[in-house]
Amino acid sequence: MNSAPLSGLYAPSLSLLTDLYQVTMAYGYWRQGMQDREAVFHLYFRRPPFAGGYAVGAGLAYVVDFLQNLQFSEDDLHYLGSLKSAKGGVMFPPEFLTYLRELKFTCDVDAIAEGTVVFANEPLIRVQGPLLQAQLVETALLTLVNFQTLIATKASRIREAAGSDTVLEFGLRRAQGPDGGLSASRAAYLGGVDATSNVLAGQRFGIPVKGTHAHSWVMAFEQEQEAFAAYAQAFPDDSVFLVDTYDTLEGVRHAITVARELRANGHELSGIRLDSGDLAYLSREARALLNEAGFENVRIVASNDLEENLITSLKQQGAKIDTWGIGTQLVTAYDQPALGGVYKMAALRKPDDSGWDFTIKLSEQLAKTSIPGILQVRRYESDKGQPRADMLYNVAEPLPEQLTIVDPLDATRRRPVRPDATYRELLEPVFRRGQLVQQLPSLEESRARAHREVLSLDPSIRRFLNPHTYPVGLEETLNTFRTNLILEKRPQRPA
Ligand SMILES: Nc1ncnc2c1ncn2[C@@H]1O[C@H](COP(=O)(O)OP(=O)(O)OP(=O)(O)O)[C@@H](O)[C@H]1O
Ligand SMILES: O=P(O)(O)OC[C@H]1O[C@H](OP(=O)(O)OP(=O)(O)O)[C@H](O)[C@@H]1O
Ligand SMILES: O=C(O)c1cccnc1
Ligand SMILES: [Mg+2]
Repeated sequence: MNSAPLSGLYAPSLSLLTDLYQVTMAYGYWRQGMQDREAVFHLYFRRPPFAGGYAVGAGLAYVVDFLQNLQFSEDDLHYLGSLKSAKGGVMFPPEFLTYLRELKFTCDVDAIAEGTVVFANEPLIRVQGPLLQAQLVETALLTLVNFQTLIATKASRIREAAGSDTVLEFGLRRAQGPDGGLSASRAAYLGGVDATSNVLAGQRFGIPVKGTHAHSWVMAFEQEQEAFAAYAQAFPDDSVFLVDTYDTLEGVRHAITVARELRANGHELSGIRLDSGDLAYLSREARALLNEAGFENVRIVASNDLEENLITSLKQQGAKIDTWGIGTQLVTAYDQPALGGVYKMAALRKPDDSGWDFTIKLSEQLAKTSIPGILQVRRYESDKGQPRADMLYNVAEPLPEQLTIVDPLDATRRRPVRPDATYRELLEPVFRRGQLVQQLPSLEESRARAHREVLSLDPSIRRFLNPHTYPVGLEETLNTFRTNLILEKRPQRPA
């Protein structure tokens, strides 16, 4: 069910899901005879979203699906052949289109499993292979990983606020278009919600589907109580009544009347839903009315522009809400509409094949200067499996005996690594020479991983307000190499 998540949503081939400049560069490399120069790229973000302390990686299943099906169809080639240059000639000559027709994806791909907790500057995906191919996939990989990582992270924050309460995702109507909705439902489930109202996401991904009813249901009947009774007739064991169409507490009384009728017939009302007004006050009042009437097990669902901070506040106010329905703010990633993931070249084989040139993109800000090398992420953990620090290192160079993790923004901040420290390597082989070499985990497994990993983080890193920064550094020799490379590339202007 997790396989081929993209099929049917778009054109039969997604190979043109890219920016034009990837194709123009591909043509340029091909003309220069550089298409097969081996290159290494890393996909990473520079800051966790929502001013938070971490992100939950997501989207890899889509990436695998995309790469496995990367092949230009005749329609794709026809379209590329129809593009014109400024003077009216073809942009891409037929010989290049023939090359694209035969192009097969042959790169190695290493990636961090979906559901893993990730931090700034860590490669979530490493692509190594022919320059033309490794470059060509940039845009698709970014669009697939950036959005789902953003939504999975938002969902994990909502889960954090909700604790063990049930969380339902109601976002499809407010999502950024059909795939915005579908991939948000997937990522939200991965990040920790319990179910979705999105039926297509249920069918495609096996996510449990759940829901209540709309105000229009109540408006379609003469009286609210009649509406509840009619719904109960259709779903005697699965009814959640929306009680706020006219007057919330009056609505609760009508729900109780119908709940009594259900009970008399051997059924139990599942819940009521509050969708407006003061949710703390109304949920307490509703709980009291339900309990007084002997309906302690009827759940109280709340919805209405909720997000993690409101949930936290409502809990502090003593709200009696046990199920949270979250739509708009979850699937639109309020209030950070995009994750700023980037894809940067970090190594290129020397033209004479005598070794690697490690490449760097400079920036005025050190934080934006890229990290050269063929990187692996090593996560050091306590005996109890709590992450302590992550170290990025270059697998193409030997590691020194004594490892030291250096903060790339401040080389005086360093952590020597104990020789017996336990760790895991986060990037795992996914493709070798274009062939999938890993059985991808199911969505359920990735969701369980996300849950486990987020809980293993220290609460200081999970908190919403000014979270503690988790230490991610460079292995000392890599940091020194990078510093020297910056000095070498940056013009030294006399004062
Ligand atoms: N006790 C509370 N503390 C803080 N925020 C609350 C509380 N109760 C509800 N809210 C939030 O305040 C906002 C109120 O929304 P709004 O001003 O649109 O009123 P409303 O109750 O939705 O009215 P209506 O839907 O009838 O127009 C919502 O985001 C809701 O989740
Ligand atoms: O508030 P969200 O987190 O997006 O949750 C989904 C919302 O969608 C539904 O109504 P809709 O917003 O369509 O209409 P309403 O606001 O008038 O209830 C539902 O009643 C929620 O209010
Ligand atoms: O089932 C629900 O209650 C629901 C579904 C979508 C949006 N709002 C609410
Ligand atoms: Mg609304």
